[in-house]
Amino acid sequence: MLEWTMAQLVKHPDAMSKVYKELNEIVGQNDIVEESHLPNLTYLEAVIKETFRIHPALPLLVPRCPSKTCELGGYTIPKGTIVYLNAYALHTDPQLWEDPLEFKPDRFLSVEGNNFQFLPFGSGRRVCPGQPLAVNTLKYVLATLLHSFDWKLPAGTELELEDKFGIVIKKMNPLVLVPTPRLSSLELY
Ligand code: HEM
Repeated sequence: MLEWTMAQLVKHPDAMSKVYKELNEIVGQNDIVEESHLPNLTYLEAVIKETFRIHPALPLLVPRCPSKTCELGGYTIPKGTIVYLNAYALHTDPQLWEDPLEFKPDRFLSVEGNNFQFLPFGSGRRVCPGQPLAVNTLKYVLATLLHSFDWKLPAGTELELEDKFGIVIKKMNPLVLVPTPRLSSLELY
């Protein structure tokens, strides 16, 4: 997820500038990122959610298997059926999202509460118990990498966002970026 988020930010310089502006305001270039800053990094959180929307790590979640025959959305699902829930299809459904294939983190600045069109960690009894740990770790590492360095593609290379098929969807080719220090003093590193 770290790689996808960095790739999307490099591809969308407007979003990258907004992240830097927020980090300058909340953390400042004379300080390092601390856990206490994380709740105030709302734009970075929107960037992370938008990345989870377009690149859900487990696009088919974990299969379900009803213990009793049940009715859902007008369909009968017999007991024992293996049911896959396609989170990627939900995340990119044009009836649920405006410009679903475009990377627009601002859309998450106004979404609140539970919302079943966005399920990167699943839902219900089998929801991912690691969600708070995963999101906070991702936010902390991203905030630190971005706050400490400017990131650019190596000269002469181009960004691509091709993915590799699997249970967990990863980038086909590793992302290679060049960091340049941006903090006020080398002692902060
Ligand atoms: C970016 C990081 C992560 C993503 C995107 C992710 C996503 C998911 C998803 C989609 C499911 C299936 C939920 C469902 O079908 O409703 C799941 C299940 C699970 N996840 Fe995560 N997860 C992440 C990190 C973690 C971490 C850090 C832990 C543990 C520390 C963890 C532990 C688990 C466990 C134990 C389950 C199975 C829950 C069950 O079946 O009852 N995950 N995760």
